[in-house]
Amino acid sequence: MRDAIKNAKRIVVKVGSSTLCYPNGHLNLERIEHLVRQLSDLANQGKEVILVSSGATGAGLAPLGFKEKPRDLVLRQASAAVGQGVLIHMYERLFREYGRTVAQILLTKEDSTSRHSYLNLRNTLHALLQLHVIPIINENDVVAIEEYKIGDNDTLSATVAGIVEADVLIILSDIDGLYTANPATNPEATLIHEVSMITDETYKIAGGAGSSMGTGGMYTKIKAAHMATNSGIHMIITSGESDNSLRRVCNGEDIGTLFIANDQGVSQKHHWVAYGKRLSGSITIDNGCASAVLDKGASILPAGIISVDGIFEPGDTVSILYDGKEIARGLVNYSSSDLVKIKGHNTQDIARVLEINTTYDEVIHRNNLVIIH
Ligand SMILES: Nc1ncnc2c1ncn2[C@@H]1O[C@H](COP(=O)(O)OP(=O)(O)O)[C@@H](O)[C@H]1O
Ligand SMILES: N[C@@H](CCC(=O)OP(=O)(O)O)C(=O)O
Repeated sequence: MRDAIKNAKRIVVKVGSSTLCYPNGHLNLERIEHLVRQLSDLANQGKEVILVSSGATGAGLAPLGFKEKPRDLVLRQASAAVGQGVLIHMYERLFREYGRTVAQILLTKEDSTSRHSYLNLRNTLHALLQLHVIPIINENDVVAIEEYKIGDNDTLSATVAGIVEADVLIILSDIDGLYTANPATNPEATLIHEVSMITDETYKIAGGAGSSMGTGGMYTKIKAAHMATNSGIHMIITSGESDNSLRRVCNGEDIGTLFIANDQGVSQKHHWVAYGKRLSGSITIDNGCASAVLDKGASILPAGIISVDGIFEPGDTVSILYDGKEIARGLVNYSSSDLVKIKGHNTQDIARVLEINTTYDEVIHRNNLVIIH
């Protein structure tokens, strides 16, 4: 499996704040230099490289005289505004030394939830790669309002990896991979080398951030691995603290934790349905409907629907729940108010119940349904 990583052509690398910044809010220049050198070397080998870099809030602390990340949202955003400039200036300078041009891309959640922006973003990223430019991506923390934030760059990096159909996503952290428990609190924890299937147990062993700089901890990294592997993309967590781990991973060495891609990864359109588009509500289905969907590749019909939550319109994305768990997401053909009326009915009753002539047989057609593994 590590050969697939060695042969990867398009690589998304995510690096966390704890790797890029000292706790006092100054840049860790040594690490940034190593990172830039390794990324430039990968580009020199003919690989396409995209960097998702955290660190804006952290890098703004020292210039503003803050001792730690401010609790106040506006001050955190001010810190990110200053720090993003500091970071990109340093990247631009160091990449230039290796003859590489970089592009800054700052994204908000809206950029992946609107189909139009999603496609524009994809086209721009592809154009940059063709021009041999290294895109450096971060969330636009300055304008992102808390409830509409992507919130963490692990999730952002998996979204980006899906958008550009990367071969591998590499997450560089302050730890060398996923452990059987949080090593910060459990010294007996051991490194897991490979994860072929992400289950509830995988989420249970993941704890929060290990430093004042980190945001999501291991939990958001597992979430990112889930998104990436579901999109047919391998993901690796490895240390950003050792000088050459990126090079070693890309040489196919068995370091870090490898999450193996699901070989039935979803298509571009389905990736957007599952992970890009905003969720507008949920539909709970019964046992018969769940096994038809999961085992036989069937569409969702009104007869199998038990309950409907949220307010949505035709074309919105909803979550499909069975036995308290999300099993799929899809584009719905009916509004929530119509669904409440037709749930549990046979398909031939839809027109009569809704008092309309033309109807869809399916609440969600199979082609618009993405199974969440
Ligand atoms: N099961 C686990 N295995 C490894 N690390 C874990 C685990 N659970 C929680 N962590 C914590 O997650 C931290 C990495 O996440 P985070 O602090 O957000 O860093 P980053 O800035 O690289 O995203 C580790 O330093 C560790 O303290
Ligand atoms: N966008 C934020 C970083 C968010 C984030 O996920 O941080 P981290 O856990 O360090 O990868 C910033 O640049 O400060």
